[in-house]
Amino acid sequence: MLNRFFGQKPQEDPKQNQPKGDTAPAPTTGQQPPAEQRFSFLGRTRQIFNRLGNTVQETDTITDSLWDELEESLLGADVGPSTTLWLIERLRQRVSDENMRTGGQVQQALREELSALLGKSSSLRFSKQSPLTVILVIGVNGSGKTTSIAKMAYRLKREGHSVMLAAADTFRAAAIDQLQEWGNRVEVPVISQKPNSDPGAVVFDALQAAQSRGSDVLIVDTAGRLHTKFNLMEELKKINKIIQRFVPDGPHELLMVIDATTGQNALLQARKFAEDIGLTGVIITKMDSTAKGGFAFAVADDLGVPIKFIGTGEKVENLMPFEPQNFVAALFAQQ
Ligand SMILES: Nc1nc2c(ncn2[C@@H]2O[C@H](COP(=O)(O)OP(=O)(O)OP(=O)(O)O)[C@@H](O)[C@H]2O)c(=O)[nH]1
Repeated sequence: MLNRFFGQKPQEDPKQNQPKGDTAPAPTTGQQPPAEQRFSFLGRTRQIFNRLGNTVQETDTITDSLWDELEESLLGADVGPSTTLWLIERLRQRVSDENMRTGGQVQQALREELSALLGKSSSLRFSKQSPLTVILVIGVNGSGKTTSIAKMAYRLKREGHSVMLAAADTFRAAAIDQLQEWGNRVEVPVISQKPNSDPGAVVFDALQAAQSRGSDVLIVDTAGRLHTKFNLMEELKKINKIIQRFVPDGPHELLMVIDATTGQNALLQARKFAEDIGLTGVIITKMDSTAKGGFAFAVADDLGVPIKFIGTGEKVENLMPFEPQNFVAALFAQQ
């Protein structure tokens, strides 16, 4: 059977295919607190973008020193060297093509380009054919993978889904215990076996359990040992095959959890994976504990897959669906 996740390239290059300003408005629910409050976790990153926005806005003439300052700020916020250089080139081109004269125009163009880089908001994909949706999650130890799985389960449950977790990261006993603990906390069943058991067998059990109990979302915690890429790939292939025996159009998501505080190094490793296993999305964690929230731009640019969620704290409710347009607006909003 055709394996949907292997041999695929990451999605299209966002720079090529997402024209400026082409970002869908983020879904809103009427009950959401105001943006300043919802994005207050951005604190230190916001300070950098605020300062940058003011500097650009107040500039009378567009000089080299403005570009230098822009570069320095974007690098300081961890937008990353290649995305930063691309952005500056793009802005310089637009300044010339569109005859921009003022800092205000450059600031507006910067915001448009940043939004375009992030693409449209992208929510979780659910199966259209099967009653069960299967989400695989990978990520290195310490990235916040387990916490993010629990946060997703909590969120989905609140939205009315019946969720189950599978502890298929069987490499470390602590990982299984930790998922079990989180499962108890968010009141979601966790299917697990002994440490070092076959992850495929855990997934098999979980699929059976999910179907017999009528769950509609199964989140699978898979290993994230990036240094053993071959093993992880083989493991994912095997898990994929098992899933497709139960749910032919699954798995529906393959998400990688990336820690924002680890920055550009993590991105290098993630890129290799994105190319080889065809990620469908990313969760960026610990956006609240870094001044480097600009990392989101590097992730979207480099990996070419949507950012589905961002982690905004350690509590179970601290997971936010990523809203590209609101995110950029919040970065520049005056504090
Ligand atoms: N501030 C903050 N901390 C987070 C966030 N997400 C996870 N953490 C913390 O990061 C630490 C690691 O999270 P885990 O979920 O245990 O990470 P893991 O990837 O499962 O790693 P292992 O436990 O080593 O397998 C924990 O202390 C979490 O509370 C976040 O969005 N913000």
